[in-house]
Amino acid sequence: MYVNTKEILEKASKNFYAIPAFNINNLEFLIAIIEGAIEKNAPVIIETSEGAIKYAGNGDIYRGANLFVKMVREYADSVKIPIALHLDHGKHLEYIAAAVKAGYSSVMIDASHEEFEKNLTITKEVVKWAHASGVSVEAELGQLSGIEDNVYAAENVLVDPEQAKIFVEETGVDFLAPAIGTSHGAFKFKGEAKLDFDRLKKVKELTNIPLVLHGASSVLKQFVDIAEEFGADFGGAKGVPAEEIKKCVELGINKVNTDTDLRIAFVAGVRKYLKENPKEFDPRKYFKEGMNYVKEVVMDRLEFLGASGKA
Ligand SMILES: O=C(CO)COP(=O)(O)O
Ligand SMILES: O=C[C@H](O)COP(=O)(O)O
Ligand SMILES: [Zn+2]
Ligand SMILES: [Zn+2]
Repeated sequence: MYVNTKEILEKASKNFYAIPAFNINNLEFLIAIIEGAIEKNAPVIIETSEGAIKYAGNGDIYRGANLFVKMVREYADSVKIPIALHLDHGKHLEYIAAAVKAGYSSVMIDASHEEFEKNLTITKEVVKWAHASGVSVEAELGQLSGIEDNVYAAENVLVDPEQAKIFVEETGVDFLAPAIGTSHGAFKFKGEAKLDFDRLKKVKELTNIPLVLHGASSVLKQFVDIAEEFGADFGGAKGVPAEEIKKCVELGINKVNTDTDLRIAFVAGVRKYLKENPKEFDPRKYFKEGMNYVKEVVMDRLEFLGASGKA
């Protein structure tokens, strides 16, 4: 069932669980994610970045956005579980327009790199015309890049809860990504994971809408080890442990963005298969091994986020 993201996230918010949003760039990841979600009888959000849309359309973003809608709807229309398609980190209006026009369930306007007032103005505008097409909207406050250089984010790039309240009231945004100390990619923390739970709690109390955790991959040891055994070098990779994510869910996170964990699992499977089968060159065989690992990650997340059985 193809659904509006807002609808499934509001249900998650009321019932204190989170729905994972998995990034895809191709058909293989989509199949693995949907198979995992069906097996767990769970709602799931598929998301594509601007880069994914450009890649899928081989440069033509309207084609890319249309292809993703068609692929996802082909599955969604024929299965029972709720499936939403979301534009991740929309930073350019032409991508947001392409996604809305193609029929995405929701879009993210990420103007978090702008000053607060400008972020608010841009977000408000996007909300107005996305809502006119029945598409729900995510925005971001604070910046996620804080830990990218292995430096803990300075106070001012994490979300300000009072600003979040004003932002949500004035923009009418449907769900919000507050920066609380995570970052994208495989190298999130130098030492232990350090998230600002108090800040998250305040944002939820003051906004009372579904909240989104970006940069939420755990960088799972079992797949890093397999990938490295078969030639990868992910030295120093570190993610957010499942226990920390669960604490975030208790405090009001309802959408958990995951890309890196799927990428690592996939490449581990492909590397392993190719190394063990040096004569093989059929992509269906080596992709399948990656897809099996992706499905494992998907099912594990659906379970510990509490989405399992919530279809
Ligand atoms: O936030 C993300 C996509 O928006 C993905 O985060 P990870 O890099 O931690 O998987
Ligand atoms: O938030 C970023 C996602 O992991 C997507 O990354 P990407 O721009 O490389 O597709
Ligand atoms: Zn951002
Ligand atoms: Zn993100």
